[in-house]
Amino acid sequence: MSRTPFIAGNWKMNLDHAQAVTLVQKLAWTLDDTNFDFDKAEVVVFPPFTDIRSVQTLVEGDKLKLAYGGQDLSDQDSGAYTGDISGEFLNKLGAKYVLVGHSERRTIHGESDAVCAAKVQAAYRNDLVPVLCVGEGLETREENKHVEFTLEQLRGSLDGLSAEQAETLVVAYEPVWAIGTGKVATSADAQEMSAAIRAEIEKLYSADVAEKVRILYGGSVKAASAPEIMGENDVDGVLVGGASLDASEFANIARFDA
Ligand SMILES: O=C[C@H](O)COP(=O)(O)O
Repeated sequence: MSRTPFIAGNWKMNLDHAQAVTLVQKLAWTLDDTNFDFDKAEVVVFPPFTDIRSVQTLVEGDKLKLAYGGQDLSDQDSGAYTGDISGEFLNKLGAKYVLVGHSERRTIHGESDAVCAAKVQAAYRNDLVPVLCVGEGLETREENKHVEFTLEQLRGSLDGLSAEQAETLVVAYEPVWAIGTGKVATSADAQEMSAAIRAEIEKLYSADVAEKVRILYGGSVKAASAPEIMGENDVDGVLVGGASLDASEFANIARFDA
């Protein structure tokens, strides 16, 4: 595979800053113990905002090869937006990536595709790579409209994105019905949607851009299911929720090809 696999752990609203340090240390030791080759896969954690400074201190102090990012960002860079976090702040803390449009943001906080598109732009303005999340709910899947629904979300959330920006984009396909439920989409489901997303990106930009974009699958991924999912042609990584809170389970997911 020419695209570097991307193994992402989204901690959601779990772990305070002290627990974050413990988890990152354990993750780094576990990967080191197994001589994990960081050139073969990128391992990225997405802690809550209040943990990021502690994670940065540890990663920089111990020269860890782990990357980290924010779980969300404002579409604005500064100003009277109480409670929001700017991409500038994340960048200043050494964050490399930021999740945009996670289904929990889209459903709980009502984020529309237009809001996600503005956040994608805010990420690029601040030298952060967005990990744009898309995916359908159970009803849409049962109506067999999951591909058209997800591609519409993708187009809406990429509105205004240039080809140059798109080259570094990461997209995460997360069927909402498989998140935190223990129901994993089959690897064939993950491949079907990842191929459709790649084809859509080719239509919107070019074959060259589509070849570079990394596409992740997310939804109840565990160490046992990761190898089969990662074996699919168009799946370049996984976005892991619950299982990323356990250092050895997450390390084993990162070692999917061991
Ligand atoms: O961001 C991660 C996804 O929402 C998946 O979460 P999960 O692995 O707990 O199902």
